[in-house]
Amino acid sequence: MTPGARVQAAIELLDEILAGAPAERALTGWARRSRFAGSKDRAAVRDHVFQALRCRRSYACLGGAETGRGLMLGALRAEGGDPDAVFNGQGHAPAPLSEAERAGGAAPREDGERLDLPDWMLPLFQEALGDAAEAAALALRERAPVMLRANLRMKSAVQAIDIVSKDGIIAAPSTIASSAVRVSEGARRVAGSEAYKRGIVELQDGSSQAAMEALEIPAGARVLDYCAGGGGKVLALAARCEAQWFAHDADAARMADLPVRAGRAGIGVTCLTGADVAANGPYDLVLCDAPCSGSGTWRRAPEAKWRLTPARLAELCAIQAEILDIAQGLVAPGGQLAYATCSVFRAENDAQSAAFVRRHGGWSEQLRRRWPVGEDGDGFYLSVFGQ
Ligand SMILES: C[S@@+](CC[C@H](N)C(=O)[O-])C[C@H]1O[C@@H](n2cnc3c(N)ncnc32)[C@H](O)[C@@H]1O
Repeated sequence: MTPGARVQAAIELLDEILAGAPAERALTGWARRSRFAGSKDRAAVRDHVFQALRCRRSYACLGGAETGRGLMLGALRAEGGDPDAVFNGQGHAPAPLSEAERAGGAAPREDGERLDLPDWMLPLFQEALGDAAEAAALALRERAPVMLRANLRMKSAVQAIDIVSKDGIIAAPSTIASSAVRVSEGARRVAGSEAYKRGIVELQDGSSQAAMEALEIPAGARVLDYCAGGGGKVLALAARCEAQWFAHDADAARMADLPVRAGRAGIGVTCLTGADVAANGPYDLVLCDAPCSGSGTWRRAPEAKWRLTPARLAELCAIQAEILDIAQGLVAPGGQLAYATCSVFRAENDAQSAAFVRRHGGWSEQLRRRWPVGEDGDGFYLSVFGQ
């Protein structure tokens, strides 16, 4: 595909996404329909789409319209490219610019436009992050780093880097966590690499790795990952120490891949559903990696930034409180409860922790840490409560 044809494909996909289609589904459907597109074309189109979604508001200003065409025109103007070289109607390139398009578009002026945030969210960023709010919002406009977790049961980060290099993946250790490795080249080869297939590395954000390293696990403890999903957190914990590992998720289907991933990593995890969670308890540590807005991870999932509403945020906060209320009842006397989100919002983090302690007098907060949206990690929050 020519550069222009890739931009036209991104325009059509963005129109689908703006009309409500989930980005991943739209991209998969396009790839199936577009047999002519090679892997480099697919990657380039995906990059266009995700970058336009990260910067949807500012690109709409620059391009003069919140449409696929407006966003891609805005993207070209933001990059300082020559729009006429791409919008030239040749082959499968976008049609030439109209006079109105040529004259339209303006630099983003309002804070929400400049920072690519919905207006209602600006105060939430400021309330939670103060002087760091702007830097966080700007970081969410950039591509996320590709981070690997070295499975420390098998290899150190440095050894893992050497092994992945044989598959053409260039990576370096990160200071964010002892297991963390930052990929600079060959990210798309990770899933097919020997190191990945043998469980030596997993894809995992650096802040998640750091948060799991911050949890102290007594030898032989019984540990429950209560919101396990695909099991990223329990696998990170289990790579560090010997304990009995249990996983649960309200949506059991989300744990479907966990046994395979655990097997690859040489780790035994018991997946539990329904009444079995309490029947197998109590646990020395219950981790609640709760469902949240994901506001710390929006550079990876940028559509979520525009789809979140105040009502949904309130709903998520209520779910988080309910999860904590249930999970505390599963902790053994003297045990710990850990609460984590990949959000930066106070309502989901500090306020949620404080409200939990107010509701449950026997618990006190022993540790609170947060990770900013940074070079090697997403925004992440961790509270640990003890009795
Ligand atoms: C942030 S994700 C977990 C990610 C996972 N820990 C990982 O590292 O890949 C939150 C998970 O909580 C689950 N969940 C939602 N409501 C729940 C509830 N009431 N009880 C337990 N799990 C719940 C969701 O199905 C989702 O998989």
